[in-house]
Amino acid sequence: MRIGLFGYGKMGRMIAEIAQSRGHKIVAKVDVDAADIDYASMDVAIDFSTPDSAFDNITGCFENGVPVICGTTGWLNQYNEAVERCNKNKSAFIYASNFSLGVNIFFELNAHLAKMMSKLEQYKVSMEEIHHTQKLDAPSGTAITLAEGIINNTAYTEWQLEKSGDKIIPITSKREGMVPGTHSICYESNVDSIEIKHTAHNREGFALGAVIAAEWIQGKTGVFSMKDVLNLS
Ligand SMILES: NC(=O)C1=CN([C@@H]2O[C@H](COP(=O)(O)OP(=O)(O)OC[C@H]3O[C@@H](n4cnc5c(N)ncnc54)[C@H](O)[C@@H]3O)[C@@H](O)[C@H]2O)C=CC1
Ligand SMILES: O=C(O)C1=N[C@H](C(=O)O)C[C@H](O)C1
Repeated sequence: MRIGLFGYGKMGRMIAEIAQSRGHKIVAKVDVDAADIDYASMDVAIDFSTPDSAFDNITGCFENGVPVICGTTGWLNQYNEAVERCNKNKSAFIYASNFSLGVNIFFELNAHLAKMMSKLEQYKVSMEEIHHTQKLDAPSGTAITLAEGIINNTAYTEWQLEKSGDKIIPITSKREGMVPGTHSICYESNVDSIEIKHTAHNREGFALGAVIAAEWIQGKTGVFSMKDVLNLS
């Protein structure tokens, strides 16, 4: 597979390493201020860039017939428009806030736990995410997906950073050192608490998941998710 990387930072470099180890070729590294982009050389684009640049990178690929795997977070106010552009150009697209197998299992666990806890009014939920100090967005994309998993299965209606309320899921975002990504969800009552937690030890799981998604999307048209790729639930 010939891969074009959009964003050649921490994730772009890790993806290049893993893709090459699986026999793929990196044909383009498109980073800030890229000049001519040779879309024709790419079977697929993998975007791990910035919240401000992801949408233009993605839609540029759709317009040039290149399917896209996107892991960039913090641009989702434009997600629906990206989906429209993908469909209009008969292209293919996967966005995931987190490509790791472990977190995708954690998403399922979170939804299942939320369903059970929805019947127990004595428990209040809260969430914490911890990432490295270079991270641009807060809360993390993964925390937002987890909050959506709770909202879809309980009476909670929204999430807020550092703000609680009857129907609000409070999210605390911490930025510390080099932390690759830690997410925990806590249900607290007067007598006990139940906590689930995912800790990434490095970035390999995210990068491998993105490459697997790129392999999976070959020859497909439409908008998919990691649930489709991993055949979960
Ligand atoms: N979905 C997932 O599994 C994961 C998502 N992420 C997300 O991926 C994104 C990138 O993360 P990192 O690699 O850690 O960040 P990074 O800051 O190390 O790399 C981002 C790169 O994008 C480049 N860039 C800036 N403008 C650009 C443009 N117009 N076109 C292309 N590239 C441009 C920057 O120069 C930089 O090299 C973030 O949004 C992060 O939240 C990170 C890890 C896992
Ligand atoms: O910026 C990061 O590093 C990460 N971003 C993603 C997110 O916002 O959830 C995924 C992972 O947690 C690492």
